[in-house]
Amino acid sequence: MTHIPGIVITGASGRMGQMLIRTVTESDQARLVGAVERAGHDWIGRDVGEAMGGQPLGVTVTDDPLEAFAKAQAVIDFTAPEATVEFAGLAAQARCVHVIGTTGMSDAQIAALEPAARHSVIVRAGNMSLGVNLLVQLTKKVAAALDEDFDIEVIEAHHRHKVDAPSGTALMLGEAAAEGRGVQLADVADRGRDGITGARERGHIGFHAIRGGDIVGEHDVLFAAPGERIVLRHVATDRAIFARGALKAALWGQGQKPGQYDMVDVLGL
Ligand SMILES: NC(=O)c1ccc[n+]([C@@H]2O[C@H](COP(=O)([O-])OP(=O)(O)OC[C@H]3O[C@@H](n4cnc5c(N)ncnc54)[C@H](O)[C@@H]3O)[C@@H](O)[C@H]2O)c1
Ligand SMILES: O=C(O)C1=N[C@H](C(=O)O)CCC1
Repeated sequence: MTHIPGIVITGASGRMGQMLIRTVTESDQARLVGAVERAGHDWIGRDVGEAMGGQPLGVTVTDDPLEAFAKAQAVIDFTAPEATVEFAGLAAQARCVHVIGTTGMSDAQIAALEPAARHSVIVRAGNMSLGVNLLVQLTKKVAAALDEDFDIEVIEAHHRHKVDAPSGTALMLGEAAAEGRGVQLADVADRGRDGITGARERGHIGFHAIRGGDIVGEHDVLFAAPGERIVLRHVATDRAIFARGALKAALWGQGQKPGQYDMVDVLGL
């Protein structure tokens, strides 16, 4: 009997799915026990290592998530919002830790995770990297230290395939800035200005999204006042940083009480 947690990767063929499979198989702290893709995907029924163009890994890609989760201690899920809500219920049934990297979830989809979190550990973050989670803390501190003479703008850039905006990370940074200022983000967010918008409103937090090429992920938090500017910046150059964070969360979640957590809990920031 091994105590090394078994991990299932959902969205196995995706950009993050493949990075997660490499990260888990290279780790001596976890075992890859399942790989899930959507029904009809051409990887279903194939060995996931071979489907990735490498050596067999002894794990067959399945479109039956519950069957895969039943053999695992954790599910790492970077897929799409509707899929993630479904996986939360199934991971709770299987008593697996559910690590959620999926972004673009609506408030209703986030609320739909709560019943699952009564039975299982959910770790969810729009960005699993150490650097961004530190930047979130710094953003909160800087926003708390400055008054509304400093206009706050969050500028993000990602690859051309990204489907949601603002990015999950940009929203984390915006929430941190709003919390530092003691306001609700929903009351002050200006998303992507266009046309005759009128002058900038004092105290608002702006969001701007660039999409192009293969940009892995870049985020600036700009604090601009008359006469000076502060820019807090994170640049990701390798998706491995997200996968390493997600694996850390899956291991940290073993033995925690059911509930919802984030990377600040995992990293102890
Ligand atoms: N939190 C983070 O640190 C972080 C980092 C990178 C990406 N992301 C997010 O992760 C998500 C995926 O990003 P990506 O670039 O890998 O996208 P991608 O499109 O390359 O991969 C998504 C995969 O999910 C699969 N999928 C969709 N529905 C499914 C279902 N019902 N069952 C099984 N598989 C299903 C797709 O077939 C695809 O292979 C996005 O929301 C992205 O924003 C988060
Ligand atoms: O590639 C993506 O998609 C990314 N999504 C996350 C986000 O929305 O912030 C993290 C960075 C990469």
